[in-house]
Formats: sequence, C-alpha cells, structure tokens
Amino acid sequence: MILWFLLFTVKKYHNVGKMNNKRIWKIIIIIKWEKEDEQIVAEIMRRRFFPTVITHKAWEGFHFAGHEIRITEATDCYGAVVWPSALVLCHFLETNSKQYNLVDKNVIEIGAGTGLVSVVASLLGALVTATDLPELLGNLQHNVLQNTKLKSKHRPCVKELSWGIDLEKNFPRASCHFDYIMAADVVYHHPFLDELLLTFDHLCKNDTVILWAMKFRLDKENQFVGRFQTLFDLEVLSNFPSLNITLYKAMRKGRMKVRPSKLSV
Ligand SMILES: C[S@@+](CC[C@H](N)C(=O)[O-])C[C@H]1O[C@@H](n2cnc3c(N)ncnc32)[C@H](O)[C@@H]1O
Repeated sequence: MILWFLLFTVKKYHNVGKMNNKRIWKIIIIIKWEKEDEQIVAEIMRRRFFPTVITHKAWEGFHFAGHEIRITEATDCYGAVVWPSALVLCHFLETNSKQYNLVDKNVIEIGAGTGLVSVVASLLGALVTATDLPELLGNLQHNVLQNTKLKSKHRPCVKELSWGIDLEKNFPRASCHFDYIMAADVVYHHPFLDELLLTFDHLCKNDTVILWAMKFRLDKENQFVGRFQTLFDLEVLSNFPSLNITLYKAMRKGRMKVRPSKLSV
C-alpha cells in the first residue's frame, strides 16, 4: 500500500509519467534503502547528555549490550568525545554477538578515546585491553572501569599504546595474541598514519580479525584504505552513506590456513 502511494507520488510530483515502471521501482528501492540507513543511523545516534546539575561530572548516556553506559567526555582533544564511528562499531557488536561471539576473546582497541567500544566489548564478555595516548588514559580508565565493574566477566585493562612506539617492548609478538583488534575513527588529519599501519601490522596475527570503523573525510587520509589493503584483506560489513562511515572486517593477507591433519604430524 505504502509502495503504491510512493509510486503515485513519484509519478505525480516528479513529472515522470513517461518513465517505465521498472525505473520507478528502482527509485522506490533506493528511497527504501535510504530510509533504512536513516533509521539505523537514528538508532545508533541515540544518546543523552546529562549536565552537571545533579552529579559532579557531566556525562553522555548510551545503551548497549543491555546496559546503560555513562561516558565522561571533554572537548579539549580528539580522544575525549565519543565519535560516531564508535557508535557504529558498538551497534554492530551488540547486534552481531552470535556471529562475532566475544566471550573470553582477547580484544585490543587502539585509539580508544573515551572507551565506549572497549566497554561494550567487555560487557559482551571479552578480555579487553583499551589503549590510547598517555594523556587520554585517566579518563579512559575512569570510563572503562566505572562501566564494567561487577557487570563484565573479565576486568578490562587500560594501557598506553602510542602508534608505532615501543611496540615490541610493550606488546611482544611472541606472547601477545589478540583475537580481535578494534578501531573506530583512527584515520583523520594526523601525522601518524605510517605508525598506525605499523601498529595494525604488529598486533595482527594470522587468525586476528580487525573490526575497523572508518570515517571518510579528505582524499589524503582516505587513501590510507589503499595502503591498508597492501597488508590486509578488507571486507565491507556495513555502510552508512549519510555519515560517510564504513565498517570493515580485515584479516592479514596471504595467511596460511593450517589443516587439522597437518597439526597432528
Ligand atoms: C577521532 S578519535 C576516536 C576516538 C574513539 N575511537 C571514538 O571513536 O570515539 C581518535 C583517537 O586516536 C587517538 N590517537 C591519535 N593519534 C594517536 C597516536 N599517535 N597513538 C595512539 N593513539 C592516537 C586519539 O587520542 C583519539 O583517542
């Protein structure tokens, strides 16, 4: 019924009387996709700001994984607010928790900022290491611990990881194994894109899955995707054109699949 109404409206108001029905159906399908995108985006973007009137600190409220999550933000640096890419990744984690079961999985988040993704991964049962630059760690620690205490199966940890720096010393390849690397909005106008790629490369083992929400901005930064693809196979998990955000799954290129029969030799 609604579609016939749309068909009627498109014909009447867009002067497309001569257009064949096949083309009009195409337009309707595109309108429907855009509506779905808008609905998902509206759902993802649901957040409430709580001013400092009642509590001593202002916070933003989110709902993921069956919990209310309170995130303290600041406006003085990139990592101190929750960016839309983080919401996209959180929404994906909670709505795909069967296929991407995080229970007892080792997860590292790079450029965690306020820590929302790390909190959600932890509430979904993962052993989480939330990382960022040293100056972000105080607020990150506060948010991660306050939102997971007595709620998460494993206590998350917060650790410094400045991209490309002391990687082998702080995250030795021989002893660190991560099932998932998560990253939300880590590519933007900053001078550390080489170091970021180096960090993905260092932390990613053959069986590690990277879940990366990328916000597309300027060409120069967007080209990072091409460089990333020299090392990793990329798959689009979801796309939000109205936000310019794409959620990717990535795995190391050319990884060897070990067959069980070979293991027993
Ligand atoms: C745009 S914010 C995204 C924060 C969070 N992931 C989110 O989506 O809300 C980018 C994050 O990358 C971190 N970052 C920037 N340069 C970095 C570097 N060289 N080493 C480690 N983290 C860095 C920032 O501190 C910040 O937390």
